[in-house]
Amino acid sequence: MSFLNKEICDGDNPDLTEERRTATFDTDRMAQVIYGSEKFAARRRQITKSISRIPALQDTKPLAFMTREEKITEACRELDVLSDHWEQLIYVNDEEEALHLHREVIGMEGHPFALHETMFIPTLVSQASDEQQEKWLGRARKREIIGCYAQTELGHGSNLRKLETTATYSPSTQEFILHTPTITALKWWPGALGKSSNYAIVMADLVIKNKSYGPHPFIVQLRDEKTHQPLPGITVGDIGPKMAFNGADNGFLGFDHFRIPRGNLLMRHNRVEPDGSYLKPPHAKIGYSSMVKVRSRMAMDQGLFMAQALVIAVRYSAVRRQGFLEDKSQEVKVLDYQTQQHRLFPSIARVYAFIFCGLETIQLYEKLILDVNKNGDTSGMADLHSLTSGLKSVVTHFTGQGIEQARMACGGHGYSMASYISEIYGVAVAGCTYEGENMVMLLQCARALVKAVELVEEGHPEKLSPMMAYLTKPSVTVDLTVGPEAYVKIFQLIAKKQAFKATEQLHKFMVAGDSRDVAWNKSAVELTKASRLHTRLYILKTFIRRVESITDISVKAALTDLLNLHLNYELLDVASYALADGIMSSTQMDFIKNQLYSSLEKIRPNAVSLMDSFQFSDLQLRSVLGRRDGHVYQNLFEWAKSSPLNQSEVLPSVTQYLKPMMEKSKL
Ligand SMILES: CCCCCCCCC/C=C/C(=O)SCCNC(=O)CCNC(=O)[C@H](O)C(C)(C)COP(=O)(O)OP(=O)(O)OC[C@H]1O[C@@H](n2cnc3c(N)ncnc32)[C@H](O)[C@@H]1OP(=O)(O)O
Ligand SMILES: Cc1cc2nc3c(=O)[nH]c(=O)nc-3n(C[C@H](O)[C@H](O)[C@H](O)COP(=O)(O)OP(=O)(O)OC[C@H]3O[C@@H](n4cnc5c(N)ncnc54)[C@H](O)[C@@H]3O)c2cc1C
Repeated sequence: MSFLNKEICDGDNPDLTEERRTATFDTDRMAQVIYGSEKFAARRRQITKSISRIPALQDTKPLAFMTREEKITEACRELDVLSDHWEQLIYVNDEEEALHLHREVIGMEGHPFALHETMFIPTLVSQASDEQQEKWLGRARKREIIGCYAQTELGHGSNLRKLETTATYSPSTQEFILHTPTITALKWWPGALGKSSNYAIVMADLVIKNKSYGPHPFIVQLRDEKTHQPLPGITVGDIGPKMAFNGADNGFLGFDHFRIPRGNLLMRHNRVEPDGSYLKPPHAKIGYSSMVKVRSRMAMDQGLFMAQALVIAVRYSAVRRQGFLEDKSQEVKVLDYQTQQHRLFPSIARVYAFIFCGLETIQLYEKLILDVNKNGDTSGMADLHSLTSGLKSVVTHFTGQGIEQARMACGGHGYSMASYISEIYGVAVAGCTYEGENMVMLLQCARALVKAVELVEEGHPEKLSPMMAYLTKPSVTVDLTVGPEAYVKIFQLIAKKQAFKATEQLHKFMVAGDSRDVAWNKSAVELTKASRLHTRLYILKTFIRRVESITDISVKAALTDLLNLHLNYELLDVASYALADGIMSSTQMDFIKNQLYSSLEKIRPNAVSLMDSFQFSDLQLRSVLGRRDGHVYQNLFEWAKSSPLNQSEVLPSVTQYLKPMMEKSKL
């Protein structure tokens, strides 16, 4: 059976059209699986169509040819046009639709509302009391004010307990005095802080009567609402250009005894009374919830970043012809090479796997916030923290690798900004650092793992959360031909062994006299390995669960091929653990390799449509190489001709320097 991909156009590159015609599933149906529902997938398409009809929402020129200032101005122009069409384009308070709108119209290089939507509003939702929400949330949602999230300092990002910005309570005036005591206490990095925001959530050490209560969130007005000038006592600015993400004005911020009212401490979960008495929150880390929110989104966001790079690389690989196989009369599509498939298809599988995890963790966070806000139930916090800590680290790492492979898969043209892959890479790998440096977060995940192993060792397996239950599974001999469950069993054994080994090592150092912290550091590499395996097991299981739940037969069949590739690729990737521990034999390894190669062949006819299913518009992709029409050579030539360097035949640099230099050399 073949499905006509609905958007096949007569004028498209015939090589791509051929790929689209041979797909074995309907890309609209696949989009429903990717985006979690038929309704949202359809809304996305509708929004994309509406955007295409508004000329003012198209880029005025390629972002690659813009300076940083031009990028920021362009993003603001587009935001302004968007605000005129907001209600016509999306349902007003729908976060997913708003994200899609921004991703498509403004793209990934950052914009003044990026942190407003991802952290400022979510912090008000999770941390502000009803009264405080009344005061600020409505204004924020209507975009009367622009906010950001100012936590990281020049001297500290990971170790929040050592943040130096202080918020000292003054009972006589009922104010907090915000102060930056040293240069290292300057807030540094917050997105949209430098030039755009006029408000910020500031994380500062709450000090009452000389006692420190640790980091707490405050809402702080930074700039005059009319003039946008910084308020007296505030030093604020942009931190300069970055590896990518240069449409964002990441900033610095300092306070000189800057006073804010008592009511600006966000008080849903804790309070400071007028006399300075402190009511503590129901969970010590509840003030960290905005980070958990972003981490819970990262599997989805990173999956979409990698998907963009793969759409570009797979489409290009289907039109790029180089070299021969059997038929010497026509060069082959490079996508037909096994090495090209092996470079790209495992990442396609990971994209789907990450997105399925993201759909789950986004929901888990929403449930957690409801539980906490409505019922004061914080019991889900620890599990979600350890899960999202591991997930953000594993997903960002593999996304970076996958995007870089996608770039190389495009040969020379991948290195050109025309492919846009370098920008996607630069933006995606920021995720290895932001919302918790990956090693630091893997070690957070390891804390939960070690605790779970200790429970098993102490004879209390019944206390394990469902995610940790595999730590009690006995060793078994597994027949891999049985299917996905067999792979899960092997993976469980590998992950379990590593968690026990790392814990054993930790205990060994402690028994030898090291403090837990020192022993922890001596075992840290082994602990991070355990966290990665634990997280990859979760990803694998989520992928299986999701594929099992699909009802459309042809979509399910295509995803089953992808799942099989994922299972074999993942197991092969961790085979050294399995071989070392005798969990797998070399015969089983050979079986896995053969399965992997045959999965590549099965996926080959669907590769383009598996990526088309993400339904990224050309506007969102911003890639000359990856455009839907596949006319790469014409498109590249037009793009190069439009380069600012080509607007005159002889550059001033030539007249001013090279010509005189050459003339001098003649003398
Ligand atoms: C256009 C494109 C758009 C894209 C838009 C992209 C926007 C990007 C914006 C980026 C924004 C940012 O980066 S904002 C800044 C982000 N910063 C970070 O993520 C900082 C990372 N650091 C931290 O989170 C913390 O410091 C951490 C490492 C967890 C350590 O904290 P502490 O020292 O306070 O805690 P510890 O002593 O280690 O742990 C004590 C216990 O608390 C638990 N614990 C710690 N955090 C917890 C939490 N959140 N929820 C529950 N429990 C938690 C631990 O598991 C321990 O449990 P037990 O083991 O049971 O004791
Ligand atoms: C693009 C981008 C956007 C950002 N946006 C924001 C924002 O909007 N708001 C905001 O507040 N911040 C923001 N940040 C800051 C970001 O959250 C921090 O940079 C991040 O949390 C890492 O902290 P750090 O820079 O202090 O790294 P460090 O902790 O100094 O890391 C340096 C090295 O030390 C290692 N290390 C540190 N601690 C440990 C440990 N305990 N055990 C083992 N190894 C350790 C790390 O693994 C790493 O290799 C942003 C950063 C970037 C890059």
